Amino acid sequence: MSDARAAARAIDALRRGWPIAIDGITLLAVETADPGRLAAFDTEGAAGILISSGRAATLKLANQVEAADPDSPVLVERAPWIDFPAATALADPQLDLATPLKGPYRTLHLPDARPASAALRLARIAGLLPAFFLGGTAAPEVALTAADIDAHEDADRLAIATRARLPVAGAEDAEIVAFRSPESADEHVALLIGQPNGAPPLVRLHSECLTGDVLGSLKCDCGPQLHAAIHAIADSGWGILLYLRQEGRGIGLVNKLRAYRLQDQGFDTVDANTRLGFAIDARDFGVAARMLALLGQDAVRLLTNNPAKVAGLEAAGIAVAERVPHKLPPNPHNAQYLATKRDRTGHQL
Ligand SMILES: Nc1nc2c(ncn2[C@@H]2O[C@H](COP(=O)(O)OP(=O)(O)OP(=O)(O)O)[C@@H](O)[C@H]2O)c(=O)[nH]1
Ligand SMILES: [Zn+2]
Repeated sequence: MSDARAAARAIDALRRGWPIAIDGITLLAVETADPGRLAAFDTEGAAGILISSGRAATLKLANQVEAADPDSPVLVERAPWIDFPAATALADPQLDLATPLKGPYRTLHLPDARPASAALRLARIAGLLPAFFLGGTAAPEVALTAADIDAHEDADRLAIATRARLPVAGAEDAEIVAFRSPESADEHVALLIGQPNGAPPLVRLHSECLTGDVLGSLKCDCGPQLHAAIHAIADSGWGILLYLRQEGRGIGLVNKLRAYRLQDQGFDTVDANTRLGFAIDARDFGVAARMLALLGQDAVRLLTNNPAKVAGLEAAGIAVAERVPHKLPPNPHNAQYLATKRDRTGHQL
């Protein structure tokens, strides 16, 4: 039996800098470690460092080139000179330009990639850099399995928590519905606008963007897209805005801001994610499909320029009767970002 609570405890442990074990492999997150914690974790000084193949490719490590998936794990041998600061430089691309890397690094064969992959995934869910000290001798704070992480992320666990009337600017006839799953901290919401009329609703999947939605960032198009979606749905008579807590395309606020820092150094949004060690888009649109199903909808007209959203919904059993473009005028700060979406992530712009 998988145990989603074990995954929730492990997320908490990682953020506090405590060791965990996944399927028997002990791990300490590099981001929340310090020299003392590392010494306590790794009393024999032999642990390796686990990073993703995207990060390994950035560091030009050997034997990672064949990995097509930037999320797949790579184990770096802990050479004697790799002390805590050197491990941090391996994990954190913000230091790449300031700290020319020493090397050479040697990669080790990972006999079983599944727990290592699960660890990288758990780091992303915890909002941490995907990098671990692996194989220490310390007793773990929490022991879990890769299946426990799957259970924690299972969209079928989402349920409606409550609902209420919520008039908003642009749509006075609206109702908010909140969703929760038992162990996850994410609280997704849907805004139901207008009254069902028998036709598939006009639906927008909006991924959380604190900088764009709340602060009015000009680096992306999220804020204007959010407000334009509410107006478009209201004008269409009936539809649903899903506000998904998938900040930074699923990597979390702090990691997105790290990506922004890399963008300040000249990398685009795709390369910044890869240098950090994440997939280009880490979102799971199964959550959106589950929310629509709980709202009684199995077919939608989808407001998006992103074919991956159409594919993600359809794969999860929601028919997309029509894709409705959702394009807004660029500004001088986001023109390059939009060009990257068009040229590198398949957005139809
Ligand atoms: N990792 C990362 N996330 C970003 C960046 N800029 C915006 N985001 C996030 O991207 C999400 C919005 O997704 P987009 O890819 O811009 O657009 P989309 O929603 O996939 O596509 P459309 O439906 O066509 O708008 C939000 O969660 C933002 O926080 C960035 O540079 N890096
Ligand atoms: Zn944004």
